[in-house]
Amino acid sequence: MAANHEIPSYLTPHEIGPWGVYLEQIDRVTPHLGNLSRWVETLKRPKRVLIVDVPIERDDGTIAHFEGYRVQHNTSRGPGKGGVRFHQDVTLSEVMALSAWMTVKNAAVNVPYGGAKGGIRVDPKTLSNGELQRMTRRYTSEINIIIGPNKDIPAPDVNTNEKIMAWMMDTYSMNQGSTASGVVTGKPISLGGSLGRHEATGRGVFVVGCEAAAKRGLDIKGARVAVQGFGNVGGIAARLFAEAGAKVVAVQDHVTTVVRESGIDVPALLKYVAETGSVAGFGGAERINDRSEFWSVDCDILIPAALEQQINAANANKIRAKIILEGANGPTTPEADDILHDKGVLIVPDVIANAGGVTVSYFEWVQDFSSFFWTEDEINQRLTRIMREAFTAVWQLAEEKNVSLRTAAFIVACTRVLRAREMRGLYP
Ligand SMILES: NC(=O)C1=CN([C@@H]2O[C@H](COP(=O)(O)OP(=O)(O)OC[C@H]3O[C@@H](n4cnc5c(N)ncnc54)[C@H](O)[C@@H]3O)[C@@H](O)[C@H]2O)C=CC1
Ligand SMILES: O=C(O)CCC(=O)C(=O)O
Repeated sequence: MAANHEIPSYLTPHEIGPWGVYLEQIDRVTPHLGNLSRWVETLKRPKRVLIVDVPIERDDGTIAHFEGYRVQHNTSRGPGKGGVRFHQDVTLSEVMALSAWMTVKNAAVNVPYGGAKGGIRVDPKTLSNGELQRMTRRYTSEINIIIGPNKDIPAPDVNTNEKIMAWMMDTYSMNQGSTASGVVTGKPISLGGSLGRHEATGRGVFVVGCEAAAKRGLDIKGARVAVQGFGNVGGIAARLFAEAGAKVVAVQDHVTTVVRESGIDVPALLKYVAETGSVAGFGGAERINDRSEFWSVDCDILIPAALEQQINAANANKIRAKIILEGANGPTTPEADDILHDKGVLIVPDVIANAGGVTVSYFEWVQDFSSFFWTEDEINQRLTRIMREAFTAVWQLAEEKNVSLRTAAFIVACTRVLRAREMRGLYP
């Protein structure tokens, strides 16, 4: 993959990883971009890449260093926007790809942002609360030079949450000398966070899931759902599907896979995970030892909501679902896309399916600027409308051009980004 691409010199070929997946997706959309394709190279190069050293003093007095990143992939349509991930496997390639998918996602649902993403290569479970706070604050200070309410606005992603966003907002504000609530979204409600943001990504997955199910003649009531990743996105999507009458028959997290043919009690599992940190040991389901068996679970809807490249050439053939809703970013490789397409599986791509989070982040940012806050009903209604409209536009284009929903979403988004790029011109 990506063998014919010019790889930035700061990535060695063996590190190409998720960035290679993204480049392949851009190759697939390029023939559909008409005259704008002369600008396509813009999408293959992140605008700005910042690598930072994040030193902290551990509780035992030793000094630890972590590698952090903030990548602004594109700002043609507005400030950079995208989450921050704390995970032991974070790489520059991954953060570059995640930032690029933010560019595409923000344009696909037409929120006025470019794309950015950040991360630290760290297993946050190995840090005390004090160490986590010191690391978050140091990282924020290091990336302070490129973030800001009008420049680049971080948000939560894997292993980050409202608490981390509060520390980031406070650190940035201390460095500025005044409270700047609009510098991050996904904050606690009492610090300018938005009602509905915590649930927004999972809710968006559910909304487009209902649209996709209707297109395929599948009744959500009684539908069998399997979810990989039971955190913010997967947990809330599972809850909403269960509330709508679906049966959640399998859940996999970073530790364990659990199944129950008659349907898992999702509220009980959410409570258990909140208390213990994992689905491991949950009494209300059966555990399967071979993790790879998760992919062959008999289900109608599969929701990957964990990490990238989980659905790949090695397991795509095993998948029995009719519909895949990409809660995660980049969960499906291009090879797997092709295999699943041949099997007739409908994939609602990440750049539409999980766009609910950034959509409500946009609402949060707007509310912070105006210091006027909306009700949860207003937020959910606006979110639902944007998600449905984006899904419908992409569905119609996919039918018209006889392409996958992913390629259709990329056509809509890349056209918006490159048109903006062209209109802005190049000369300083
Ligand atoms: N939080 C948000 O608003 C958004 C998140 N996303 C994407 O959704 C995905 C999940 O993010 P969050 O739910 O926020 O993270 P989270 O940290 O709340 O939850 C992550 C979940 O994935 C599981 N997991 C981690 N590694 C795994 C593995 N190897 N196999 C199976 N499960 C594994 C964890 O156990 C946990 O249940 C990521 O791809 C993220 O980029 C996308 C849009 C917005
Ligand atoms: O809410 C946001 O700004 C971005 C969330 C995010 O990181 C994502 O959509 O992948």
